[in-house]
Amino acid sequence: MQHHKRPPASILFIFGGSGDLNYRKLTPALYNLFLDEWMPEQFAIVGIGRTEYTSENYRAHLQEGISKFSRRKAEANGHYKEFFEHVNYLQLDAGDIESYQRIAEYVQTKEQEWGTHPNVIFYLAVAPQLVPSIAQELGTLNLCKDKSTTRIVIEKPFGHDLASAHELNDLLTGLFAEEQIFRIDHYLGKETVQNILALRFANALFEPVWNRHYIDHIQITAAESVGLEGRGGYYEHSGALRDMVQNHILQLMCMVAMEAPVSFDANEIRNKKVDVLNAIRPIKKEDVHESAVRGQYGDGWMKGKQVTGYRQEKGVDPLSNTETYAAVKFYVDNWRWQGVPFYVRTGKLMHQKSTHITIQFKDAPTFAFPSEAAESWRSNRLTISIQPEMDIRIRFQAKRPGQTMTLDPVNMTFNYEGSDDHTPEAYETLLLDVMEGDATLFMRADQVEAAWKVIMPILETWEHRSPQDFPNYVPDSWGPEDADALIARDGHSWINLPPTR
Ligand SMILES: NC(=O)C1=CN([C@@H]2O[C@H](COP(=O)(O)OP(=O)(O)OC[C@H]3O[C@@H](n4cnc5c(N)ncnc54)[C@H](OP(=O)(O)O)[C@@H]3O)[C@@H](O)[C@H]2O)C=CC1
Ligand SMILES: O=C1O[C@H](COP(=O)(O)O)[C@@H](O)[C@H](O)[C@H]1O
Repeated sequence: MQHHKRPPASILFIFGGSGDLNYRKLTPALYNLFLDEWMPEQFAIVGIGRTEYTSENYRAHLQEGISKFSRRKAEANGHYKEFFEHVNYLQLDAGDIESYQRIAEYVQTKEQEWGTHPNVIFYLAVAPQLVPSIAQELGTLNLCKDKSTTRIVIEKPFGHDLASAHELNDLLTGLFAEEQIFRIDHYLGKETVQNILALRFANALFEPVWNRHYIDHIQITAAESVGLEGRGGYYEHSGALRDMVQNHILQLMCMVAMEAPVSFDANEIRNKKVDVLNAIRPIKKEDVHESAVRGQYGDGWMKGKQVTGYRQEKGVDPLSNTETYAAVKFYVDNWRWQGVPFYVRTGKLMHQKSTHITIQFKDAPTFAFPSEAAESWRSNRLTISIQPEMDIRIRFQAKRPGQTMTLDPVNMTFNYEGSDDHTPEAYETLLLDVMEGDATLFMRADQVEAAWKVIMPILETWEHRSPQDFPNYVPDSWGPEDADALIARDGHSWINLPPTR
């Protein structure tokens, strides 16, 4: 039974319809939206690529992707046929200017068939070098002049550095209005990431202590246990800082550090986030070695399986200077956060997949208990686990039952109810938002550029430093020793979360 308002009639053109992202993420997400009755009453999905497919072959290919990657894959259901009636394939070379007319014709046909002017969404799931020319051609189509119904979705990476991101923004904003441009950062679509806003701004409990007076430091970890997964060609020109810190991690940091929005209007939220990025203290190039650590994994063993080193991966230079691990210490120079370090880290082939944020509170001002009562009284800690655990834990001291005053740290945990099967995937949320025209969870032009600005000094320093010590960490570890030293210099250590399940 449907209890919600569906988006208006929509056509989604997916450039890269024959590619990996569509196969693994986009179509499974659209299918789940369809099962949950979130797809519009009238919709069409058109995959675009050069590969030759009949409609049947194309649908069979995507059905295989759903059965492998949809959160609903275990469900026996009879809805494939209904769903795939809405799915078609347009064999088209994006470099062929004439072929764009076929897109306009397709829209006209649907308009007549449905008796309404639909949303027209262009999802660019293609390599970044194709984005400018496709955007250019789409921008000249008459139908893109309709700002309220035509949208363009740009996948990451958004630029390679500040200059190229700026150039891309210039091109896009010259062709489309800002409200038509949806720059994806899929972390913003994750349920647990959105919950950071709920935790902070729907409760009065945390705000009084959410500042430099009570918080000692903050840690953000996005550790991956996977390696390159066949994406060596891309990753070799990216590295951990571009791939994870510039976008996902800085966005998490914004959500933790931003001021309270006065409304949930897309621009209000994005204004508050960009304020954080603009307040991050610039790291001088000569200080990069004190604030940032990079790593690259060598060969070794991962959970009992032998794995090759990064430099032996397909598409990677045997003397590669690309980092597969990055840790950075940031400061946010504003009244709320002055003096509070934000330690962030990410890496491939780490010991455990774990994305979490830890707010470490300051010690109680004085300890009235006998000194033997507790091993350590630095206990108050709030942990927001993004994945694979999806919970919020508050750690505090409690008395151990018995005749002596002995204190132990205990956790109070909120766990998302139910199994992962019921939690929408990030791409489901984001695709639905695009159909609804809600850009809150998407990156605005100035946000992307502000984030690049933050990491440019580190990128430029690392690019010019020879990787003499690479590889410097083994698979199945927590990264290079220098990263431990980075945080130990301030008297702290990285917090690795034991799984709760
Ligand atoms: N895969 C993933 O998990 C993720 C991907 N991304 C981003 O998504 C984008 C796509 O990645 P991915 O799907 O992995 O890449 P793939 O290489 O798998 O797909 C590329 C797609 O581009 C199409 N294409 C290439 N040239 C042309 C052309 N001249 N005309 C029309 N279509 C063309 C290809 O179709 P054909 O060969 O049939 O022409 C194919 O469908 C990239 O920007 C990537 O960084 C972001 C996050 C995760
Ligand atoms: O954007 C990217 O994200 C993935 C990690 O995403 P997650 O949802 O699995 O946490 C990362 O593996 C990839 O290298 C990067 O491009």
